[in-house]
Amino acid sequence: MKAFDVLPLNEWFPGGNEPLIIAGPCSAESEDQVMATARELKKTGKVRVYRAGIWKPRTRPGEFEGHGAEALKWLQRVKEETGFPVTCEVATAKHVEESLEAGVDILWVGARTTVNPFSVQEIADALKGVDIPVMIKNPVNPDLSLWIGGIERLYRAGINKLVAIHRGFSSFEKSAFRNEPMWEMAINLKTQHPELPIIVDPSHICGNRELLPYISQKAMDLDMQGLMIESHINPATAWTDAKQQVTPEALAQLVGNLTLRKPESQNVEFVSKLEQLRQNIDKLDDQIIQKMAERMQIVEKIGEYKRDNDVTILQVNRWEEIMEKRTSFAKALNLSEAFTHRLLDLIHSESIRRQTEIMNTKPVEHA
Ligand SMILES: O=C(O)C(=O)C[C@]1(C(=O)O)C=C[C@@H](O)C=C1
Repeated sequence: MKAFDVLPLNEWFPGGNEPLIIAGPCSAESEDQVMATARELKKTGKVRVYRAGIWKPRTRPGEFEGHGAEALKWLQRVKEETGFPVTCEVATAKHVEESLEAGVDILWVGARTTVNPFSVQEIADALKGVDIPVMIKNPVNPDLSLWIGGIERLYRAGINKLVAIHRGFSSFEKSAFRNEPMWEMAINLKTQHPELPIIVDPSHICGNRELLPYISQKAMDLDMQGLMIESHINPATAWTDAKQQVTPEALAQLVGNLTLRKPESQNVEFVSKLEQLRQNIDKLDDQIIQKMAERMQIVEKIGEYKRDNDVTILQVNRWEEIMEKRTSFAKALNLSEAFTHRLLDLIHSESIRRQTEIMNTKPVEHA
């Protein structure tokens, strides 16, 4: 995939290798709340950008939908008094226009907007010829192409200071998280577009304060470039997302407790040891692939027998037996049940796919 010619984060937002920490309330509720939160966050010395929701996309109508343009004045005051660059979410061309007029420094596109190419295009069109950094959250559904498509729309409008925000994905399954982290999505984006900075939004992944440190550390361990965390002067009284906001003090503690790691080390001993271990992995991976190919050859042979004898592909009893035996063997070797199940499921799907192909080809006629 073609790389985006974006500016590295460090070039437009100097800060060494420190993670970019963006914090502030979910919603701008009042001038006092916005200012008090900003002053406390400033005192911590841990935050580099101040955020606040001005227009709030709510699931049901009739709930607090943000103060709109009026609250932009409060952000201006935050800038003047604290020196923080400020950022807010925009969902329409009008939001963009009003934010630019108010001197908002960085814009972000929310998850519910990224799902809709019409909306992202409207924002991109409103930004043509404007030199401003834009951050774009992943769409609510786990669709990497849609996320990249949104980034591309902004990029084509001439925005070259772009940041992707990983905020997790909606899921039917009940879990400890408000939005499933599905880290593989961010990892795939990073792999396809290493030039694009990615930051993580632990507040929306977690939906509660308790899990924030875990997700924030994980983001650092996965080499993400920053965090956007909701912080409120008095979270218990927050009008929106009260459970996931933290006080400025708690935010400072969370950031202070992060272990920062670097993607590489120049230490000679480390490098040679790593090289040795990677050679072992290379050997084992080759063996795994070879064994997998051997297994599939047998599966194909079985497929031919089944076709010639009109026997179904799916053999539930046999498959159950395999699952049970392999899982307990794997467990004894310290492999997790979840991993073993996923691996076996993948193998089974491939077996079925191959046998389906064989079933649909005629046997070679023997004279
Ligand atoms: O044992 C079979 O009948 C096979 O076709 C092999 C296999 C497998 O991959 O192990 C594939 C499909 C069946 O559902 C069960 C097992």
